[in-house]
Amino acid sequence: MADIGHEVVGIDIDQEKVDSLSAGNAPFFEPGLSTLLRRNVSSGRLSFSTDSSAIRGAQVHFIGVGTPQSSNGAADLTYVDKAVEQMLPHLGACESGAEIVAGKSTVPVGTASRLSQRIAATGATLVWNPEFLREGFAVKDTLEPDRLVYGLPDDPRDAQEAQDVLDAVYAPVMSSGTPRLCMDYATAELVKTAANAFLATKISFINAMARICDTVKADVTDLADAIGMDERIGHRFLRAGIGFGGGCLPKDIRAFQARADQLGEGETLAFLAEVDRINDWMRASVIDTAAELLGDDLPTSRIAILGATFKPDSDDMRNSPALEIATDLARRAGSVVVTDPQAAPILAVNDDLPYEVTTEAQDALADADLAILGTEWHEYTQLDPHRAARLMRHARVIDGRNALDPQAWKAAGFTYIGIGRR
Ligand SMILES: NC(=O)C1=CN([C@@H]2O[C@H](COP(=O)(O)OP(=O)(O)OC[C@H]3O[C@@H](n4cnc5c(N)ncnc54)[C@H](O)[C@@H]3O)[C@@H](O)[C@H]2O)C=CC1
Ligand SMILES: O=C(O)[C@H]1O[C@H](OP(=O)(O)OP(=O)(O)OC[C@H]2O[C@@H](n3ccc(=O)[nH]c3=O)[C@H](O)[C@@H]2O)[C@H](O)[C@@H](O)[C@@H]1O
Repeated sequence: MADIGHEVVGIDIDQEKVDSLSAGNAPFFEPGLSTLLRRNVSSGRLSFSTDSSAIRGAQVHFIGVGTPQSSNGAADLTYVDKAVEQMLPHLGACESGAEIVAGKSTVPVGTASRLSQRIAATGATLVWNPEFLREGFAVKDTLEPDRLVYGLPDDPRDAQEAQDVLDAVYAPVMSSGTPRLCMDYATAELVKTAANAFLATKISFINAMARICDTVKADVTDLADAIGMDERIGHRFLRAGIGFGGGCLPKDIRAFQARADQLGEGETLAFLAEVDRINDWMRASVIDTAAELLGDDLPTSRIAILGATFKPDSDDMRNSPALEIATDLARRAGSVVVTDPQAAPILAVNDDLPYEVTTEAQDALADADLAILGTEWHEYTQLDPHRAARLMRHARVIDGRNALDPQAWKAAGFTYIGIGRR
């Protein structure tokens, strides 16, 4: 971003977001983003607008609008379709060479082919260029991605022109050796959904192993370390816990199943329903464990939930496992208090929550009968268990992310329960 010599205008229909971005303030928490944003806004190379005519004359138009889950599980393409309709009157005005529209949103296979026909008359060419960044690592993943994927049109001349334009955009990224893979539209769309389906499957696989470990009193963290040493398996995404959440993996595996159903391939992807079920089950089992641990005292007990976001280094609470657990337990326990370094101030503006909210872990732990680690923020994994024990009424902890040191917490007098952990 900072070192790429292009002029960029970002369009959003949300005036508040545009105002905030124009002032150099990211409307969400993402490490390292604000510095880059301010530098580029103040140099005049980056601006924001709600006016779609601001795209007129640009050579590359990226589409990154939301593709949320609709009520039947399928991806809702309303925003993508609307964005394209808003672009149409302004396409075809580029004077500096081939003009391209590059889709980055995660879409069901077949969408790019349909959209390419929609824009064909403007003379612009569509490319599908899926996005693989992780929240919390957005800057790093953008500047140093594992790979770039271009889904190109069938016409070889259009494909070559579009590839050259995108190569110029990504030149600084490619110069550090990032592989760039060219393929057809359908394959590029599938690369994205297959990647997220695989990641979700890996998490549910290790969570299923954690359940087996619980039953036979084995340890899933040792198991994951050992199987991960096989390079064919690898260590990453083998952290057992309360499962995956966020604005992407859950909706993307459902959208993939819905698309497979439409294609008559529902049975082929039936295993993704199991992946989803295991994921839900992890949340439910922590709720059951808390209820069992507190027994008859549950209705008078105070529970501290450490973390509200779906992962650390983000303020995103979409489909957050920690918050779902908090909301459910708030209905049954005496009181629940949620703490989160980034999300607490966002939650606190709502005075209709079933739980209390605080930014300070020590306030959450004070007089609690049970603490549940829901998000492995550094400040929680580094907590001193002796201090936590002094603050709490009863020293009990459920480590929903297997991120605490069981020996240290047990030594401080805690009843420690991990996920598939001894
Ligand atoms: N969040 C992530 O880390 C990643 C997201 N994706 C995909 O990228 C897409 C966007 O995801 P998020 O950023 O999480 O969604 P989001 O819902 O947080 O943001 C979408 C933005 O698009 C704006 N918008 C809606 N209609 C518009 C229009 N017609 N013109 C201009 N702006 C419009 C909205 O106001 C909103 O600010 C989704 O398809 C998602 O699956 C892909 C990789 C990573
Ligand atoms: O399509 C997307 O939007 C993005 O979705 C995920 O990125 P993200 O949702 O930001 O977060 P992840 O790091 O994948 O974590 C997702 C969830 O899985 C959980 N997780 C992750 C890893 C693990 O071992 N165990 C585990 O439970 C995390 O706590 C989190 O709730 C993918 O990792 C990105 O590559 C992709 O671009």
